[in-house]
Amino acid sequence: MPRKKPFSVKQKKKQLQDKRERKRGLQDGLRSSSNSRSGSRERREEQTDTSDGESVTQQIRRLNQQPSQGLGPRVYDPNRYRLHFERDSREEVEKRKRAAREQVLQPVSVEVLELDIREVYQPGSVLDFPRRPPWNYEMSKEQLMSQEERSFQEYLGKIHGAYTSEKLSYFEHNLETWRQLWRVLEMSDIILLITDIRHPVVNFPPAFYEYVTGELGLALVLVLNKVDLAPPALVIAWKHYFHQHYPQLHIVLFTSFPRDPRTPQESSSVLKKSRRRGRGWTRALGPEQLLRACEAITTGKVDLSSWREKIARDVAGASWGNGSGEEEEDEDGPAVLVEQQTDSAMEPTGPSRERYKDGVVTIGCVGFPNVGKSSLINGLVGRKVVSVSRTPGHTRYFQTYFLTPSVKLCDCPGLIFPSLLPRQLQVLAGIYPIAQIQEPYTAVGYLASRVPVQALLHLRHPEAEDPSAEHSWCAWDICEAWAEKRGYKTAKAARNDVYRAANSLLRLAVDGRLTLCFHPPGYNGQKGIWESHPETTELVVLQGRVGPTGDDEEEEEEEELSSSCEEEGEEDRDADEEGEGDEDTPTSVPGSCLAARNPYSLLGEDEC
Ligand SMILES: Nc1nc2c(ncn2[C@@H]2O[C@H](COP(=O)(O)OP(=O)(O)OP(=O)(O)O)[C@@H](O)[C@H]2O)c(=O)[nH]1
Repeated sequence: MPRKKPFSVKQKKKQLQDKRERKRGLQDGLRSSSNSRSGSRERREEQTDTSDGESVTQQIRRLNQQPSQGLGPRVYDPNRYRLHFERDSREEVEKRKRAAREQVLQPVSVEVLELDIREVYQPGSVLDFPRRPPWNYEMSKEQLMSQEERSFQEYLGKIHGAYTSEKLSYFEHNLETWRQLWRVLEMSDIILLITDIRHPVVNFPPAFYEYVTGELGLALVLVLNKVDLAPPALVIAWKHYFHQHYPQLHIVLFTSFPRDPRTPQESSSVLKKSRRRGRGWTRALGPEQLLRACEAITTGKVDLSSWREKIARDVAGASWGNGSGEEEEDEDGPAVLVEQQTDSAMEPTGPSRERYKDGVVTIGCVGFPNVGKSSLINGLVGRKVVSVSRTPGHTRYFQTYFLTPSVKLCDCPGLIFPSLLPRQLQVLAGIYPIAQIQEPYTAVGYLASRVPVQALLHLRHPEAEDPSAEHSWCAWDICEAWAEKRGYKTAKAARNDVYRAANSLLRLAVDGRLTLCFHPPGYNGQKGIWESHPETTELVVLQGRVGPTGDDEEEEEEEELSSSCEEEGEEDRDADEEGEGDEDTPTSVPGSCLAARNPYSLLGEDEC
């Protein structure tokens, strides 16, 4: 047998780069061919909706496979930890596509942006999350597992019996993911529920609040994360909303990427993407507030002085080393003890778990996909220990990290609780992986009725002879105009690739570059009060203090929207397979193994 030639990471990267360049070259060639237009209907039929392509459908189907049953413990099951959703029916998808082509978009009033949690979750309804059924030590592992499976099927049956699938949001149908939540809840002394400030009620299932604070009797910290993406007055309004309705919460404001809110954002920045390098993570805003919340909860039962010292060192920009400042932090930073969880860690612990065992507080980080759980952990540690991705469902297996010898952080995979949230909003909230969307156009329409996408991106209506004339837009027009502007063409016929354009627009929204923020009920009537609120002023000052400066290690670059998704997937793949640490890969997550691999990297460039 011929000897296998060694293939280094560098060679692999070079190979991928060449492949991308070849693709780009091909597309550039295709861009130059003209795209005839003759009448609106005909024109629309000419534009290619590549979502129908057989390969995409097959890939999507593959991603949605349910975990295979009956595999032995040693057999790797690539589907085991994936997000699993119900698929839309073909009729439903076609209906939505028609609406996207025909419905003229109208801007909605600001009051429509006020989001009431009762409409999303209907507290007290069957829209709950699955609980681990009662068990005892006499039960065998098999009995326990099959009992859990039965109970989970009943749970799903109740929800699907009560609501039609058009009404229900996409939610997690993979029991393995919920099992990880159970385990994290059993292990933790404090739970952090991390939410995205642009739509915190979307990420706040009231049933979870009741369960953690009531049944489990644990402290629940609500983290309003990504505060850099919302006006400070809105952040403070949300904070007060949660205080008022959920009095047992401890609330912390956080951002891993602070920016000075006084610096105006220009529309040209829509296409800029920031990357955080090196000690940029120590700039996170919120670790101090979180520490204070944990001090209030633990009331001296755990010695948190090492955490306080660490924050002081991070703020001073000193290395963790011996604190003397003599030892320079190397590129990868000091080691963080990571505990990779195994299958045996998924087994339930006894009912009377000791709180603050061995003088260590365990903090479980829970939340929907994409809310920034992994980034928050990096922000607390002060450097990259967890891989971050804008593709939801990136974290698939929980891991623990020792922040200091007495503080353990536990990162849980993103959880999608059932709700009545419109699916378009779910997509824009980054909950549903864009790569898996069968019909992205109505989500673009939803966005464009709330954010002036055409103006921000300087789009020219596809039928405009005179660009200054007023035109009515439908979602499809926006996608087509963006495809034209970015030169997204289909490989075979060189037509405008509207499917790809729609996906690209959705990614801009999920990343916060086209920002859509929702408001608490009554916000618009009281906006002035929130704007002059003392806490708002305090937040502005705080963000301005930690926001990036000219000599910051943050990097801005114009994003190559056409291929960024592919690159991200490839980097993830490299990281998992080769264990090489670079800016986008974890530096200290040994043996991340295939279970942590991002399944969406399976999709090709055009499908991202
Ligand atoms: N603007 C902004 N973006 C953030 C912040 N924190 C995270 N992000 C971005 O949000 C996306 C998701 O971040 P992750 O930290 O991977 O989120 P996660 O909750 O761990 O995601 P899953 O692995 O899907 O559960 C990435 O594109 C991050 O760059 C923040 O504070 N501000």
